[in-house]
Amino acid sequence: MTREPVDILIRRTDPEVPLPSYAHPGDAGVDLVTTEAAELAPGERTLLGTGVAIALPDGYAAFVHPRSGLAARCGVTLVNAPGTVDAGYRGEIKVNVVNLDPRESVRIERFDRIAQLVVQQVEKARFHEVAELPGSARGEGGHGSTGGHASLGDLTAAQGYASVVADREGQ
Ligand SMILES: O=c1ccn([C@H]2C[C@H](O)[C@@H](COP(=O)(O)OP(=O)(O)OP(=O)(O)O)O2)c(=O)[nH]1
Repeated sequence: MTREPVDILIRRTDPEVPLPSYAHPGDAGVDLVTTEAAELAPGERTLLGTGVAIALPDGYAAFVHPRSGLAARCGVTLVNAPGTVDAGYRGEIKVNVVNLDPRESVRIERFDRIAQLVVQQVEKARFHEVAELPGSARGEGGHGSTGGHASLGDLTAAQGYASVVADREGQ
């Protein structure tokens, strides 16, 4: 079943920025561009403007996600992925990019597509404090409880590198 798109008011804080649009009918995100050029040394990060501000309806949020092509080609991702744009936020959407490539600097030009925005409905929760939570199959197990990650520290020290073998064995 196809749902009607949600209408979102958008204001360009930079009049030359293209309006975001879905590249393909099934896409989850619209690309965001940067209004500023930047050069990032390995490990360097910077906050870039996108030239757009939106007014999301109540009950929605938008999430700023990395672009996989940029990550695979240049090692560029987002420090706070995914960034959360609250329904009440009216400022320019900003993107906190980081160059994770260990050797190469990355040059970003004005209007390069640096991230994508995914609009989603979000639930509002009401929290009820209890002394005991109801039981579940997982219980309190987490952080590698299904894959032997408890010994990862020892393995790393012995081999000089981290391995996912312990995780594979747990599958
Ligand atoms: O990648 C992002 C993440 C956030 N924001 C904007 C929209 C969001 O509504 C606001 C606040 O974000 P968040 O709540 O994540 O930041 P905070 O550090 O908790 O700040 P605050 O104390 O203002 O909530 O900043 C962006 O423009 N880009």
